[in-house]
Amino acid sequence: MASLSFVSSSHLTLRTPSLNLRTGASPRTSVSFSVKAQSVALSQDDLKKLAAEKAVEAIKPGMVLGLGTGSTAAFAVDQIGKLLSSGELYDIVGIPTSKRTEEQARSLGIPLVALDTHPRIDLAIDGADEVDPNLDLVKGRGGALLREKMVEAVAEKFIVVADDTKLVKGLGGSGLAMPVEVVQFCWNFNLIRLQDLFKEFGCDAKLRIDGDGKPYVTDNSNYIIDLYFKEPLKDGFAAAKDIGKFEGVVEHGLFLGMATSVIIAGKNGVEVMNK
Ligand SMILES: O=C[C@H](O)[C@H](O)[C@H](O)COP(=O)(O)O
Repeated sequence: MASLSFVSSSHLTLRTPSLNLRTGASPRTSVSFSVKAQSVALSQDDLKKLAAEKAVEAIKPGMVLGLGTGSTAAFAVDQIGKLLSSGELYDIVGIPTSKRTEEQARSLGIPLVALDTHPRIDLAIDGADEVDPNLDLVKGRGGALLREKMVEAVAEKFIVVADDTKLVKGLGGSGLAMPVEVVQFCWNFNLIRLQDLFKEFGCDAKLRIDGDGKPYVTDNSNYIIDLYFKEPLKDGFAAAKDIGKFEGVVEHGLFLGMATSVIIAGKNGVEVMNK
């Protein structure tokens, strides 16, 4: 069994990575690690970092990487930068999923390429807003859903990293936003159509507003309509299909059947769930 040692509450070191394999009745395999030093309280950032750094262990020299966006993915990008500068990792290139991640990766000296020249990705690592028991996801509360989906859809392996607050029984079940990226033209027309589409789930649709009180504009110059559900969606695939029928909808935050593994860090350790 692996153990974790805590140098400080913000610095965690994983030791002896021998795995305790248990196969559940669900179609996935779970591998769990236990935490030894229970006396140290882990912050949510500690947990995000722990999950992100575990995912980075899967990176091999020569890989084309999808670099995710958000506070959890940022820990993975940081770790990649550190390993590159120490020489422990080499010969990799990354495709960032947002301008933010691009900036971070450049500042860390991570070589960047584009999907145009590298249409196949070996491994993408990214966070998520919701993870359901089938490893289907809601993503995009950070506004990066379109580029994330383009990159992660062509990744041979897509590892999701998150703390355990992201686990839900059904997508839309957190009560937080499920984003839909729409063109600016007649955005309110699409807001009303989306709200009506999900009436039976008590959907409230809102245009996302930025810190200055103006509509939030994505990296692709679009707006985001956030959908808030009173109850989880019954069928994410049907929902995705219906949303996709609306002209002017560019992308939505349902990432279905895409994750190959999810690494969840919680107070009791790190769990790796594989498809
Ligand atoms: O647009 C943002 C992305 O989908 C993020 O990966 C997602 O919102 C999770 O972000 P965080 O790791 O900050 O919770």
